[in-house]
Amino acid sequence: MQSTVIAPSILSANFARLGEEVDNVLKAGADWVHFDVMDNHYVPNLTIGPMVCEALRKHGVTAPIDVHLMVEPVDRIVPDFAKAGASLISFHPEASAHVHRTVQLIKSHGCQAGLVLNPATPIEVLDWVLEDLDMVLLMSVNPGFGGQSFIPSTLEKLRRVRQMIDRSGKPIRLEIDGGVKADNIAEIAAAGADTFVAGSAIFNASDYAEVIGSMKAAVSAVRG
Ligand SMILES: O=C(CO)[C@H](O)[C@H](O)COP(=O)(O)O
Ligand SMILES: [Fe+2]
Repeated sequence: MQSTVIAPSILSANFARLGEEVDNVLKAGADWVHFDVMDNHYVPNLTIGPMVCEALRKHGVTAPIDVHLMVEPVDRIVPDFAKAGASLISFHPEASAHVHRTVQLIKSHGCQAGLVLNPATPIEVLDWVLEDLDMVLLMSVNPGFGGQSFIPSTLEKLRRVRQMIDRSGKPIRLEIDGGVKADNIAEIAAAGADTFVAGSAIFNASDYAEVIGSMKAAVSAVRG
């Protein structure tokens, strides 16, 4: 079983104090940094790129940086993120002409590779590539914005992808992203997720350690 990971999405951080915000969530018990890259083309929003990832590394962040690319086309930005210090790079199949090739491209640059499924993307997209992946990321909101509500049908999707991963016998992470809160994280963990992105629930809280601690307690009650 994969260890539990809490990955705060810096989309909801105060960008004017980004280094300090990342230091504070890591000090508060976060495991990874979730880094949302939006291009105002694949999704209707525009955020941050490799220079900001590199700046976090130069600032002293050593935790894994989990880059979620909402960018089309995806391939040409992959080497830049690897060079900037990304640990994992995940992308949407709709944004790649050749999904298997993009997975190999990410790995050839020394990063772990993840595939991201939107709420309406069928899980069959995993059929011929699952065993090449380090992580499957299920979106529980439509990508583009933080602060949206968790789409309940994602729970059944999590259960089905959990079965696919277990059947593969490979150490593939199952990440969930969108609308994750302290009060729904237990049912999300019970459905099979091991890696939890939370943006607004963490960064909008006054006490990061308290919310991350309650998320971890709720998950460990389910996963052990
Ligand atoms: O990829 C994303 C949106 O496209 C974000 O990671 C996600 O929405 C996190 O924010 P919140 O926890 O507030 O829903
Ligand atoms: Fe994300």
